[in-house]
Amino acid sequence: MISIDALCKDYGSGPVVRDVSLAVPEGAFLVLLGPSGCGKSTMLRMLAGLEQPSGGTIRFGDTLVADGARLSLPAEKRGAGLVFQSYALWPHMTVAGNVDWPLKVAGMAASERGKRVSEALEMMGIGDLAGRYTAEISGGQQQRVALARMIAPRPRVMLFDEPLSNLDAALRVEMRHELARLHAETGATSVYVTHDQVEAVTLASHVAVLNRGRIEQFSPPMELLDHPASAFVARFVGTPAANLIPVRAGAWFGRLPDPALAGRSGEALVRAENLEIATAPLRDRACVKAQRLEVIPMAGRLLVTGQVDDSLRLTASVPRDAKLPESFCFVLPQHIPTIFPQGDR
Ligand SMILES: Nc1ncnc2c1ncn2[C@@H]1O[C@H](COP(=O)(O)OP(=O)(O)OP(=O)(O)O)[C@@H](O)[C@H]1O
Repeated sequence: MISIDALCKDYGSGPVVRDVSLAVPEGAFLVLLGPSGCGKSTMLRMLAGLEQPSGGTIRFGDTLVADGARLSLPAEKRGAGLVFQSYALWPHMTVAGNVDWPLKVAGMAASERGKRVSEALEMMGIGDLAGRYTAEISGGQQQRVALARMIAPRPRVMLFDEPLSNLDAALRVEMRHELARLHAETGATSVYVTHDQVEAVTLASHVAVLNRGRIEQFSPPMELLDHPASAFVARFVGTPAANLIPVRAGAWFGRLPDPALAGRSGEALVRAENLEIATAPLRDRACVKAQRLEVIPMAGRLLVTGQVDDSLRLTASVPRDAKLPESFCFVLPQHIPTIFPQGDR
């Protein structure tokens, strides 16, 4: 439904989106995931028609909506609705007035508008707030109004730019469920920008992980966890983040030879659950000494982070009753790990 081909953006001081191509079917929930500054908002703004690409094309279905510097259809001609991090509501209008306004501007008849406004407010569970001013309602309610305003024109593409980042943790979980429901009920295709991997894996049907304007990996969310395509993805996705341990010529840290490393060099992906700890080195296993930094109870286990050397911290997931002296050893896994090329960040 959305297809992006060789999309580029340069604001004048170097490329911020570089040669991005991807396609998702009708009804998909695409999440653009990446750290601050990786270009995800710029991508979304190009999808919305708020920013002109420097090169490449965007299609919604069969419609070419952007083509390099030659063409960029405005948002209302794309059938796209947008919700920002700041809700951008009009404080001097009521809740119903806010939802009605874009319909009015689009020239819709008053009777149809009334129907659409009620439908959108009901869908967001805020029908009883219709007559209130937006300054008189809570942040979570304002977010619902912003969503109602977006869905009232029945867009075929819904675009979200970090819509939950202004909400507290509990409300964020509640609104995440609401967004999933909204997406399912409207049947629209959604594109959602976030740096929060939990939002990405819970909402998405497809995730594009962006790093410095390029796609690092484009896949279903579970695939990011099961088969990260690069050390960058492995570091960015997963709780706790995976450990990436330097190996050289088949030796952990270049000094602990291990046949499981098959003579290779690079960064070995070792998940917290595959790292054990011991109070002293074990004779028959590769071990590395560490100083205890932090212990976090999580889901019935302990996440133990230790400092191995100046630049490396590792995290292991261990049973709750594990012994944890100040100084201990991480026991490295015996299976063959995934090894990424060195410097692949
Ligand atoms: N209007 C603009 N003019 C010039 N540079 C811009 C403009 N908008 C964004 N940039 C730059 O483009 C790069 C990507 O910004 P963008 O907002 O797309 O990233 P992001 O991944 O959404 O980051 P964040 O999560 O912090 O919003 C940044 O280096 C930013 O400074």
